[in-house]
Amino acid sequence: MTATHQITEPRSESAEPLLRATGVTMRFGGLVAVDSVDLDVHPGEIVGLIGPNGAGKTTFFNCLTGLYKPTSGQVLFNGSVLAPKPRKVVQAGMARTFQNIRLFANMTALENVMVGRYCRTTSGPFTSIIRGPKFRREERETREKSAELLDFVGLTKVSGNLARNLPYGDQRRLEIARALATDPQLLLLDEPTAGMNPQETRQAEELIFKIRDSGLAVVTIEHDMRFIFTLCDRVLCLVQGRPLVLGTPAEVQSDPRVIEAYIGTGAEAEEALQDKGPELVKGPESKGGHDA
Ligand SMILES: Nc1ncnc2c1ncn2[C@@H]1O[C@H](COP(=O)(O)OP(=O)(O)OP(=O)(O)O)[C@@H](O)[C@H]1O
Repeated sequence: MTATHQITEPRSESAEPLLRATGVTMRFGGLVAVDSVDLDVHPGEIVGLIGPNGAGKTTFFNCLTGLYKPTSGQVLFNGSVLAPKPRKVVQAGMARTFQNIRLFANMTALENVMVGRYCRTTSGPFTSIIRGPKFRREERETREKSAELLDFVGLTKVSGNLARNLPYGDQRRLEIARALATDPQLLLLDEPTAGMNPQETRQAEELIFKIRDSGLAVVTIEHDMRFIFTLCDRVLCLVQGRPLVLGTPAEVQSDPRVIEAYIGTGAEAEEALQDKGPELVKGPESKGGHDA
């Protein structure tokens, strides 16, 4: 990893955000899972979403991606409110991965990516059944584009392997390739390194930087603080559904409220601090230093 990953183009504060969430609130009966959360995401930016278990991160993601219609508040993507239908959201340019891997287990890696691409093809059922020239051309282009994406995420060698036989880290990368196949402007990743070993996590960082460098914006939920503070331009910390801090990694990781939200105060916190605190407080040793 080179330090170039840390250099992002200076962004004009007046530039329109790609995504604007305003006052997003989601209630489940009496429970307020997300409470008045604002977030702007600009093109080419990596934004991290952190918070203790149950803080509302996934629910907020689901509001952003149209899986849930917020009880109140608004989500604008490219200045428009999107219909709360996953297909419409994907076609508008937003793609996501899930906390629990959702691949087609009995399809090959290549076929999984091709499925993602079909939201950009136009052949109808009739053309597909008769396999007319338009269908054959789209099928060839879909296959080529999907192979390129497998190469981009480093999975060319396992292109013909069934998804269920891939190692865990490869399955996560395959999910990202499938999301990229939809040609998104914004990629949302829900715990992309969950279950990965340290080497796979470093590879995931590299991949996300590469995705950002290709012009996409990325929003990622993650519990691995080193990953978040290495990767992100800005970080939003939620606690009990409410926004606690939004700032640069340096601001967030040194904010006493964030430390308290994760490990509390008092004697128990002192003990926990010995265990996982240093990582939270210090973050990565250096922002460019994850090339091990
Ligand atoms: N569909 C649902 N119906 C009712 N309650 C829900 C639903 N989804 C989430 N919740 C509740 O909303 C709160 C926020 O959950 P959410 O999964 O968004 O948190 P999270 O920050 O993503 O947690 P984790 O880090 O553990 O994944 C929790 O109290 C959860 O039990």
